[in-house]
Amino acid sequence: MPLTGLTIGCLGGGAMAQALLTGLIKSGVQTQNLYVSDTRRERLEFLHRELGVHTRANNSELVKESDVVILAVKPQVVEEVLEETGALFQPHQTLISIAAGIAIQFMESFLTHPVPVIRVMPNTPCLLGSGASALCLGTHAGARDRERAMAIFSAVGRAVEVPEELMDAVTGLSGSGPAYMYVILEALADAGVRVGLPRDVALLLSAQTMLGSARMVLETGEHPGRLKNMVTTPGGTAIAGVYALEEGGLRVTMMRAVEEATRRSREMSSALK
Ligand SMILES: NC(=O)C1=CN([C@@H]2O[C@H](COP(=O)(O)OP(=O)(O)OC[C@H]3O[C@@H](n4cnc5c(N)ncnc54)[C@H](OP(=O)(O)O)[C@@H]3O)[C@@H](O)[C@H]2O)C=CC1
Ligand SMILES: O=C(O)[C@@H]1CCC=N1
Repeated sequence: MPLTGLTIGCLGGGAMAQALLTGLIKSGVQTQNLYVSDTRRERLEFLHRELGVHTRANNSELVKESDVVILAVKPQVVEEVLEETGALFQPHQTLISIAAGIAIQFMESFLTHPVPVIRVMPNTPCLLGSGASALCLGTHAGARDRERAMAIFSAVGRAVEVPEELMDAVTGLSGSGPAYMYVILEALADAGVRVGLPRDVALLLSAQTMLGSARMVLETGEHPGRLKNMVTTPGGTAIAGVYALEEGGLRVTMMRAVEEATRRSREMSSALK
């Protein structure tokens, strides 16, 4: 579905709204169709200045003017915002929430009309069109709403549909994942500095290595184990490094990270039930 002519409003103009709006503009969506509301005036001024999108200090106005409303406030604020705007949403609109740990049923309980709701978990690389998003459909969401959401999140990266019970796991993996990758990148650059590389060279080599390796997985379709085998010359350097990673328990640490973030997402969800 082309996004041409569809009015998209971000309710909440923080880090993730900025990433989505920037990605949408980069993908060709016209700024005249993009709106954002926020309680902080300086934030709205910044987003208008940097991106050229329309701004609204009033959430209700934004809801009335948008075909698609992307709820992009902190999870703790969702209840307050839906109490304020829940009666305004109409069935021709699509309410998309990106709030971590907020169940569809919870949001639907604030809506007066049978409004299509879609829950999405994107991530910050949407800013560059390299996001990873998973979405699931609410009670009144149909093909039109799925297409709208798929078009928006495919315009800023890759998007998949999953059952709602997997959304906490998605939040733990790809929603929170960029944070893990930045920690790994910083550590890899530190490691380069430790073995004698200048800081800027070490960071560039680390980041480009992560990018290239991820592209190899996505674009060749090869299993990562096979791609790893292509790097590890028998008795060579790479297998010596992999040995140290295994000794340090990298795989278990990664599983623990995703498990903890998933647990936290579930905890946030149950706190609001
Ligand atoms: N950051 C990420 O990587 C990802 C975040 N998410 C989800 O996206 C949502 C937003 O996250 P993020 O952008 O990081 O958070 P931010 O805190 O950066 O953005 C939220 C914005 O909403 C504003 N706000 C607060 N109350 C209201 C209100 N009543 N009406 C309108 N705006 C309001 C906040 O202002 P103030 O700062 O003054 O409170 C802030 O500018 C969260 O629910 C999060 O779970 C999902 C995927 C990834
Ligand atoms: O940390 C958080 O709660 C948000 C949700 C996923 C990524 N950032």
